[in-house]
Amino acid sequence: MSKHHPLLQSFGALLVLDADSRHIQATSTNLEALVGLSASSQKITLNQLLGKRMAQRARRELQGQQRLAAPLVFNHGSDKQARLQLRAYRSGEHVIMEIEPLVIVGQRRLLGAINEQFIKLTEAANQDELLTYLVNEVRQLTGFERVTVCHFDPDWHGHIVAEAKDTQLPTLVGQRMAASDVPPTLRRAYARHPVRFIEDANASFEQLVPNDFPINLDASVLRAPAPERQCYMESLGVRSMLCVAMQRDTGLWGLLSCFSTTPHPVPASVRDAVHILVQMVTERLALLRARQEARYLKRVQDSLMPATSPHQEPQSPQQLLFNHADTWMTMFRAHGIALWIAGAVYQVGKTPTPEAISQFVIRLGNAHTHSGPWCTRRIAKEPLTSSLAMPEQSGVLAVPLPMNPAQRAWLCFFRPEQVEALYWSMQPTSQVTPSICNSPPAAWYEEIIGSSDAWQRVERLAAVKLGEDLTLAISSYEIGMLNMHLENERKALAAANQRLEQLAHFDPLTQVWNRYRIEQAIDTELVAAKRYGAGFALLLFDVDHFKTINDTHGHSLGDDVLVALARLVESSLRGCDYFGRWGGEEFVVLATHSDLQAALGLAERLRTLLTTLHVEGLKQLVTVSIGIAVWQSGDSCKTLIARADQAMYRAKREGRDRVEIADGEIA
Ligand SMILES: Nc1nc2c(ncn2[C@@H]2O[C@H](COP(=O)(O)OP(=O)(O)OP(=O)(O)O)[C@@H](O)[C@H]2O)c(=O)[nH]1
Repeated sequence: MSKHHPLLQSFGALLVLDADSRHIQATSTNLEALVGLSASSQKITLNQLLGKRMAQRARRELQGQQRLAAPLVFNHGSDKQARLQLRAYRSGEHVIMEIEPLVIVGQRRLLGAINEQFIKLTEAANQDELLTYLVNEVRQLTGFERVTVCHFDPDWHGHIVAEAKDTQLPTLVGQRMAASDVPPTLRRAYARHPVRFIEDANASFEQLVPNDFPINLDASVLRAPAPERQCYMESLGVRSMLCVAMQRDTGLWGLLSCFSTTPHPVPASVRDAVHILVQMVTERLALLRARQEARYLKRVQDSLMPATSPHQEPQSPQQLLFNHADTWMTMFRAHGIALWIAGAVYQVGKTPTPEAISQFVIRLGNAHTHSGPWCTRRIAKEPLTSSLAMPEQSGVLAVPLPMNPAQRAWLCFFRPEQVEALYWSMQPTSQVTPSICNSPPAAWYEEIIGSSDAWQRVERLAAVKLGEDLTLAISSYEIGMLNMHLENERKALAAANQRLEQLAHFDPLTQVWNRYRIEQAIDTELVAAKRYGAGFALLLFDVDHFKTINDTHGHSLGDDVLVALARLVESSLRGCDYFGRWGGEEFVVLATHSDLQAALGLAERLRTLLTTLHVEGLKQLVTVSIGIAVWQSGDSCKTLIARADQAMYRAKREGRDRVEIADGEIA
């Protein structure tokens, strides 16, 4: 509810009616001039004003509706020559009707222009082309001296991004409008009523009669500019202005503004056409933006693709950062990147010290518990970062990596200070002196310091996605490391087992079976012999005078003799015979499927063979004494060995270098 008596522009007349649109309760002072009726007349009815049929139609179409779907056109005057159009909407308990003379600008031309523009719009490949089409077409439709598009940044400063103008006017493209030019109240008003038209800011305005009638005229196209708006227009040297809000789902994206230094009538149909065009462009802009963002997101995601591929060797967090940092710095317009994982800091480019980064993420961890990104473009002013030593940094974007819920990891992008040189719009400068500007404001150029480039929504989104992918890559590396560790452990275990097996079954000096293993083999043969009657023989032999060899040539050469003997015997045996060291200089041959004759043959062959043994440095002949025991039913390992041992000692006693058969076994 306006506190002041509402003032109205005079390009149309305004009526306030009751909720049923039956009784006119207030009118603008120019109603008489427009439709030839006395404004002071409280007796006038809607029927008289519109004619009975039109009044009924207006009432019918408004029933249950907030506003008339489309303007109604009617003839008026004694000769019915005056053609007027009527718009109506509800304001609280009242109905407001606005009547404007119908100016025929050619409906077809307007529709044609919009159609044509629509085709051009769909052809526009980028924002610049799109907005250039818009301002040119709007200027052609309206005839304003200057048409601009101003885009708002996150701080609500405006930036002139497109313009169509009279050739003699200097350009304003690239200049700024202070956020105060479009204060929050005005922004909210644009959200509700996207079109604002002021035909002449200096005109004398109409009043409502009675002027104390309580009514909110915010939605009226006729409402006069507020005094501060008038001052603003005056400071710009502007008398007429048409502004259309460019609303996006995220809020007010920008403003299409048309200016004229002289009063500039714009018929309602043209204003509508401009509004439609602006809506079409805004939607198209959203589409272009969405495509651009999708491409950007894909590029960011693809940047880590090889590292997340299963065919790629997993890289450590440090390698991942070093390999991709250049690409990411370009994509995120950052001059440094840090990766903080469980207290370890990896850095590339210009970043704060590891200590400052650690302090920062610890504070973040406490203050910022949700999983989204955190950013600032003013490190020095932000409470969370202001006391941290972060020289050379103005902006930081930190993304938590969903690695370990107990201790989050962070990916941080750092941006330097970006001194912004701002040329404020409509300000006179030596180079830029718009002719529609009269009064010179004090400051026209400004440098914004202490802040970095803003972190765009899509950049924050991309950083989160990158964080997720990076987490995957790091996890796959950690799993790889764990697997490698397990594999090494497994190999070490297998090697240890092999060593144990070797120790358990083999003699460490000669590498032939040890006593334990040969006993196992004898036991196996005993079982087979018992079950299938497959006889076998045991040859136990001992090196003759081995002590002399040791004493004469040393223990080491004695060892060499034992090893050489083992190799020679091993190489001369059948694949089905077993051979092992019984202990000291005693050896056992287990001859499977052998009777006494075969065992004797083998023993003689071995005895003779061993006399040929050659060992470097050994001057004497190596001979062995061999005892033979052939399996007999009821034998155990012990009895068999004992018989062979007894035979071997007989061979020793009988003079050595000979073969003896155990007692009771006849050759
Ligand atoms: N170099 C070396 N000597 C060993 C090894 N095991 C046992 N000996 C030695 O072999 C010798 C065996 O000596 P004796 O038992 O007296 O028998 P011998 O000298 O061979 O005489 P006869 O068997 O009666 O012909 C001892 O001196 C042992 O120390 C070994 O692994 N390496």
